[in-house]
Order: sequence, then structure tokens, then C-alpha cells
Amino acid sequence: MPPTPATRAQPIPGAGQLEQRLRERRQPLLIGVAGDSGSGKSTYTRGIEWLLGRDIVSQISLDGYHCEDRATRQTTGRTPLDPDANHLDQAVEHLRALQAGQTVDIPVYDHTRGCFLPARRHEPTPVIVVEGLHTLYRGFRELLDFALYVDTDAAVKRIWKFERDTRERGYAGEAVEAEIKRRSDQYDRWIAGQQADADVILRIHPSGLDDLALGRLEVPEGPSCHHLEVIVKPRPGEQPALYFPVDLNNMTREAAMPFLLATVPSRFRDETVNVLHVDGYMPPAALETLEREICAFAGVDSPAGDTPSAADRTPTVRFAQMLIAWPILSHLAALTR
Ligand SMILES: Nc1ncnc2c1ncn2[C@@H]1O[C@H](COP(=O)(O)OP(=O)(O)OP(=O)(O)O)[C@@H](O)[C@H]1O
Ligand SMILES: O=C(CO)[C@H](O)[C@H](O)COP(=O)(O)O
Repeated sequence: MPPTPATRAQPIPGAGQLEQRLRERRQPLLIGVAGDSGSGKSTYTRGIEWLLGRDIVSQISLDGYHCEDRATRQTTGRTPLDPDANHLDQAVEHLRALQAGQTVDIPVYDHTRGCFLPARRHEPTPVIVVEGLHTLYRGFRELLDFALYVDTDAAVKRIWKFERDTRERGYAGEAVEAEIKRRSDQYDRWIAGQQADADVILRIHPSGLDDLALGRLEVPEGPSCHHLEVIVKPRPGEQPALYFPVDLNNMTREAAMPFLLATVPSRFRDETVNVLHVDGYMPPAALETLEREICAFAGVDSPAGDTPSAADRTPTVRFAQMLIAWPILSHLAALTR
């Protein structure tokens, strides 16, 4: 029998109106993002806000619920990774109120100075992204409509945290090194276990393309790339198609950019999952097509959020943001159908 030609799937009824359906909701949907400090939680989930805009998506950081500011922590020796060093019950109560459509005063932590600021009034938006060290803990998980865990390789995290904490948070280099060391057992004890309750796990490793190159990998100047693994559970039923073009000419020309995309059906914690692997540099034209497709699915003409920062505009980060936005948006679409 001749192979069936690949055709574009018919649109799923109701897809393309997600933004409208979210806007009509009275009760916000909560997306929880957990992971270590400096693991990339904010960076990799900003794509949702960028696609749908701030009217629809708002962010809450659980850092405001720490019990101690930076100076106090230096005297007690505790770190915020200890769940008891956070007002988690109050955070759960606030999320419950937001989910019920109420406005809440959210405590705020100022990382530039390491102290608390006056609480900020948070009006519920149709989607609220909640980020923090303990976001998938008991009490939170039951409230969440979608849970993401960001699991970043220690070596990658070390570089990101070191650079960010010395540049933006006023830390001396030795102090960051000492803090990373002090926290490593605590991460295993209090944070890592939350992966078990995630809908999607994003793992970030150093690029592995070197291992695939014959001889030395030749990479043009550009932002560094990483090997991302996105662990997703296959969704039952018909799914909307999401295309992005792969230009074979681009892969065989002289200055081809190294790029890898694979899906590997696997077993993970006794469940069937697909593991999407991405590494290298996605061609910008393909990325633009992918973003247009996701916008069409969401029902917006173009991304409705503020223009991203230069760091967020690197193709490697943008692609990762879309890879994370896609399972979240398609899940939200199923919940609002
Ligand atoms: N792919 C990347 N390439 C280079 N830098 C990155 C990348 N991803 C994240 N970073 C940087 O790493 C730092 C930490 O990222 P981010 O703020 O997203 O982490 P986080 O988990 O939200 O941190 P925290 O919970 O401590 O606030 C930031 O300075 C960010 O710009
Ligand atoms: O674990 C962290 C999440 O980012 C921070 O270390 C914690 O929020 C305290 O912040 P700072 O180090 O700026 O005092």
C-alpha cells in the first residue's frame, strides 16, 4: 500500500480561541513551577506571558514568603530551601483566595538588597504562574492546574547562579560559591523530590553535541546552547497539529548550524512518557514559524506580551520557551474546552 501523504490536520473545534476562553473565565488557572534557585524557572516559563500578554498571565514568586531576610539568615544559618524557613501555609491560603477570584496582597522579596518590600496587590488574571522552591509541595499541588519542574544540571546551574547573584543580587563571588556548596545536600533533601508530582519535567544539561561530532565540533560565535530534555506524558485523544519547518538544505550547506531534535518514548516512574531532546541552534526562520503556529493555536495574531529582553530573544532560549509553552497551552485548552 502506498504511504499516506502527510497532510495538515484539520483544526480541532475550539482551538484558536484559547485566549478568548481564558479571558471569559472568572477563576484563574494556576501553573506551578518548581526548581532550585537559578535553575531557569523564570527564563523558561516567560514564553507563556509573552504569547498571551499581561492581561491574561501574571506571575507570583514564592520568595516573598521566606521567613528571614538575607541578614537574618546569616545569623541563623538557615537557607530558604528548608520548607520551615518559609510561610508556606500563608502562600497556599493566598493562592486559594486568588483561585476563588479574590485580590490578594502578596509579600515581596527584593533580591537586589536581600530584604522584604511592602506587599503588592495582586488582581487575579485568567492564568497565574507561581514560581518557587516549594511550589509542588503538598497543599500547593492540589491547587495547581499544571505543574512544571525545572531540573538543571549542577554545573549549568552553578554558572547561571554565580553570574546572576554577583551581577544582580550584590553577592561577592566567594559568598555565592559558599552558598551553593552549603545548599547542595539541602537541594536533594527538600527540593528535588517534587519532580515526582510534575506534569512536565524540563531537564537542562550542558550541550552534548560535541559527543556526536566527528572530530572537533565547529560552532560559529553565538550564545551558548544546552541539551534540553522535556519529559511529557502523551496526551490521549486528538491533538492540534503544530508544525515547524526543517530545511534540509540548511542541514547540508557549508555553514550548517548544529541542531538536534528527537523524541524518545520511554518509561519514567512506571509511566509511559515521551522525552523530547533538543540541543544546538534552531534556525530563526523555523522558530518564527513555530511561534506563529502557537499564536494561531492560542488565538492571538502575534505575541501579546512585552518585547522580551535581549537574553530572552536568543533563539536557543526562545525555542525552549516555546517547547514549554506548548504542553502548558494545550493543557489549558483542554481544561477550558
Ligand atoms: N539558556 C540560558 N543561557 C544563559 N543564561 C541563562 C539561560 N537560562 C537562564 N539563564 C540565566 O540564569 C539566571 C537564572 O535564571 P532564572 O532567573 O530564570 O532562574 P530561576 O530559577 O527563576 O531563579 P530564582 O528562583 O533563583 O529566582 C538568570 O540570570 C538567567 O538570565
Ligand atoms: O533560593 C533563592 C531563590 O532565588 C534565593 O536564594 C532566596 O530567595 C533568597 O534570595 P537572596 O539570595 O537574594 O537573599
